[in-house]
Amino acid sequence: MVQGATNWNTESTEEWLQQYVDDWIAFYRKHTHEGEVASYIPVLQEANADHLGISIIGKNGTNIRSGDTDVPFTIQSISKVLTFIVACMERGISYVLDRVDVEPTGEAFNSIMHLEMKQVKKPFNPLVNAGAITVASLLEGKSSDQKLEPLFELLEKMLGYRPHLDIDVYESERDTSMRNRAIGYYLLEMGYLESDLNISLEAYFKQCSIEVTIDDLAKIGMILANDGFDPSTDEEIIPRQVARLAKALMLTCGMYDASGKFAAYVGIPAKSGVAGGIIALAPARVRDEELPFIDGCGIGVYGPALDKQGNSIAGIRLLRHIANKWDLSIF
Ligand SMILES: NC(=O)CC[C@H](N)C(=O)O
Repeated sequence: MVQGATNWNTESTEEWLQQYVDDWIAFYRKHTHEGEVASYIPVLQEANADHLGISIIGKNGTNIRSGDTDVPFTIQSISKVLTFIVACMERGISYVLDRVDVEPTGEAFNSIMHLEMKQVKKPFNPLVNAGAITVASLLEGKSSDQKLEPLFELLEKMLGYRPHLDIDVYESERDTSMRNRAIGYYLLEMGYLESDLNISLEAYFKQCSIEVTIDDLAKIGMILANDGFDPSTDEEIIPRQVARLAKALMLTCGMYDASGKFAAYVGIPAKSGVAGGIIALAPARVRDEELPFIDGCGIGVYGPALDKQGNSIAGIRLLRHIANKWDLSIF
């Protein structure tokens, strides 16, 4: 349960929080040995499987960081949340939802089987590969770079700098991604794509190869937790309705075929990527007790050793522990 009746929101308790999080990182780092780094994108195999880091940013700017905090990694599937947001901002929510559904699949993120077996009228959701490639096809622009420019502008607004592409990861995925090409051809056959298949795939591979840090993920999470407003400037960066939809999708589909368990045991919107990143967020809570990050927070986790579903194995356990200790669940 929640630790004591401490006033968590004062400066001195930041030191306690830091101590707790340092201990939890040390404990959960052992669990990295139970997972494996992704190898189907060859360059991702170079990651250090022992790494585990977390960054938590509160609405007032409080930042608790612990573990391997400075290792950059590619955003991978976490980008699917952001391109969905950009597509909704460019085309409108109903245009996008007419073309991609909002239902969890219960299947692996790169499953192709369910598309055919279930005779879907549109891909299940924007957070699995079929939906994300479709969303990439909806982005405005004639080239992959034009399609992704608004994503980079959005990232620059949120992060205060323009992240760059990891070209090695991009080329590694582009040259080996037979399954994503198979999914793409199926989408093309079904008439789901709004622009050229190769350009859509190129945009998808590039969006997955954007390099970020856990601080970046925590910052984006904080803005989503705050319904699209940046609390440091009170500027609306993402329309509230779009931010809400993105969070609903993260909660129901963000952890692939482990999304139900994550919602049940952790209870906060999150999205993982195969490089080992997880973005998570807790909205403001209404309670009488004092709790850490009562006004909400964004969380970035990095731990490249993955479980069978492709989620950071130690990262999930760490998040579950923190969510339970600090009562972050939205339920
Ligand atoms: N789960 C993921 O992060 C998947 C993203 C990866 N680029 C892929 O399409 O296979």
